[in-house]
Amino acid sequence: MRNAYGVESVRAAEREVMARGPEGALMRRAAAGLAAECAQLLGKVYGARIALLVGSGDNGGDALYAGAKLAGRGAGVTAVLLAPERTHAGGLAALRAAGGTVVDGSEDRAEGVVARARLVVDGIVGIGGRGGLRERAARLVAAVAGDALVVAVDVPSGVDADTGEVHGEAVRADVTVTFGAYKPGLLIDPGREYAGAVRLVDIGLELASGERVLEALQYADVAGLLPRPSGESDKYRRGVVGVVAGSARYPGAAVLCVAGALRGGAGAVRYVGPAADAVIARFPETLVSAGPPSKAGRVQAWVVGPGLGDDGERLRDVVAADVPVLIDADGLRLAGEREVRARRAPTLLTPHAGEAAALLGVSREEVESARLSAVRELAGRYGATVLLKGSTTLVASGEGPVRVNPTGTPWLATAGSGDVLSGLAGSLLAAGLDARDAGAVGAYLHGLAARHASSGGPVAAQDVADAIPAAWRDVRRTD
Ligand SMILES: NC(=O)C1=CN([C@@H]2O[C@H](COP(=O)(O)OP(=O)(O)OC[C@H]3O[C@@H](n4cnc5c(N)ncnc54)[C@H](O)[C@@H]3O)[C@@H](O)[C@H]2O)[C@@H](O)CC1
Ligand SMILES: [K+]
Repeated sequence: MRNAYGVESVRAAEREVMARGPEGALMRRAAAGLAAECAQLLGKVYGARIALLVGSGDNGGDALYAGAKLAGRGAGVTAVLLAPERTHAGGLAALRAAGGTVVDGSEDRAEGVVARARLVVDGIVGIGGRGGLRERAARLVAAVAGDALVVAVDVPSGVDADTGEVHGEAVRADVTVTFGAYKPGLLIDPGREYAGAVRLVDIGLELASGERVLEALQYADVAGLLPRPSGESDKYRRGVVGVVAGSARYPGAAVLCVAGALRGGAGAVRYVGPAADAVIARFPETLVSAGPPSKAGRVQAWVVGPGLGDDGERLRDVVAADVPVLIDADGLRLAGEREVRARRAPTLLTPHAGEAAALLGVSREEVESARLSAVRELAGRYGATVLLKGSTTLVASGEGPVRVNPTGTPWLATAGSGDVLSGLAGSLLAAGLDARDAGAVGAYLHGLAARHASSGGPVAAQDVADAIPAAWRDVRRTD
């Protein structure tokens, strides 16, 4: 599991280490890790032109000490000071002693220094930052050459470390070297995109795992959660997932949802609705019926919503069931907050940003710029588990850390891919996973399947469904 911790927890852990250890030890460790990463990126340190953007806090101190190390190895290092009178004194002295030079960020030549650098180190602000870059910092960042390497210290300046929100301008890094623990803002868009590749440097902080606010499943975690049929499993014991989706006019959503459900580990898929002919033509193994879902026979979980149109009756019938229910697409519009809250069995809602925005009564942009608060807010309002789809898919329940999916790919933004995900996650629910696990494992496999299917090119939703077994095998191999 990859865990991320909030700024308050990191600061508390830092205080504990500082109380025990010698003054400045943490910053030296951080700077050593940062310098090593910069050296590796550069390949050849000797003679390399490096600019440090140095703010008023300890983030600038890290940059200065790392700069001193690189200057000691023959790099030409210049520190550009954004708050000269409040610069970290020890770091500045170390840089000067190692042969580095210093310019005031308000001098005209500062932009030229930045523009000529092969590597730019962003030590403007770290976890103490508030809001976007201020004007002078933004101007200097804009001067960075297109082919220069940008390394952010701890977090890209301008990115909120706790949430990934970006209010105004922020540094776009190739690599972010973060200290002691991952911060949520490095794993959630838009912050994640600004961070580039994230490298974690161990500086000896001890963080209690109970304090994590965000977690990302890794291969081994997913492998441990995948349902495994035993020798005695028959199709009913493995779970039956019911799919209520599609319409006679738009059967595609039903077909794609069933395609996902068939690959999700349940023993059988029951389709209920008017697109039965299309479903059977494509997947003859599906059990189909046309009446109301409550009369269709026993299932261990329902998926309702993709392509459902305005069929509120079937939606209500499913929501009244006493088994886990996944609600997606049109179902989200039709399901009332009160009905969902009143359910006793688990509910998993799977909106994309637009659908989440409609449920929250805000704009899509607001959801996309503050994904963490949006997913938490929805989970709270509906008393349900919520999977917010997008460039970084998040899964939140009322309690426990939010899960962030690490396997997404932009190619997944394709028509019908959400229908495949809802079938897949619903199937995992039927196989016995709880709503959080079903959502997170479903998103993980779905992203991995898309990568398999795509190999760098466009994919269709059906390709994603077809690649799920390969993704599943991939994960299993690490078992
Ligand atoms: N907490 C830890 O465990 C460790 C922290 N270290 C470093 O220390 C950093 C935190 O240091 P600080 O607490 O001094 O805080 P920062 O260096 O992140 O920044 C705080 C300063 O920036 C100013 N500021 C806030 N927002 C600004 C903005 N948008 N534009 C310009 N200035 C702004 C504040 O007024 C304050 O003076 C970490 O990010 C990390 O780089 C490391 O040295 C080692 C360990
Ligand atoms: K920074």
